[in-house]
Amino acid sequence: MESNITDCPRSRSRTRSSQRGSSSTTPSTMSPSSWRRRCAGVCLPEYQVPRTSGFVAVHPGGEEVLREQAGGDATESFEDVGHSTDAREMAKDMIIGELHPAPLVTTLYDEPSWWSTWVIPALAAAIATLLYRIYSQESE
Ligand code: HEM
Repeated sequence: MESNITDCPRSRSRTRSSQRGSSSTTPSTMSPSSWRRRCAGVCLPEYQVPRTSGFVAVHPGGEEVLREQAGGDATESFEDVGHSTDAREMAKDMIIGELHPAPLVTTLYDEPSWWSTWVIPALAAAIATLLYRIYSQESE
């Protein structure tokens, strides 16, 4: 699943410098690959991205499992482990932004229907012929 990650803390400085003079706090949007290079993070249910840096060293399940998930969607792994309610509460406090699924792109092939291809032009031609005949009979 291709996604965009908003509100990465390390990307904020870049956003602000590009909006010099503006007080806007609009989060920047980054591709997953650039986010992966800049931030250490784990995505949790509902596409939330907690700040794990600092926590990774003290994670009871070990540092490695978190590093492996950094920058990706760790929802499944998080659920598979069966984390306690306490762990879920802890994760909520680490949220720094949201991971949005990329908009679905749907390509619709607009196949011309049988009606618009044949029936409508045929009816139009028949009506035109009829009107022409009526008109030419009247003028004789
Ligand atoms: C910010 C996200 C996370 C938080 C706050 C967190 C927190 C915790 C906590 C508090 C525990 C102790 C057991 C419990 O209370 O459930 C734990 C255990 C564990 N966690 Fe995480 N965790 C996070 C993400 C992950 C992820 C993404 C994985 C897997 C890839 C993972 C794998 C484990 C494992 C294997 C254990 C050990 C379970 C056991 O020994 O029974 N954790 N975690």
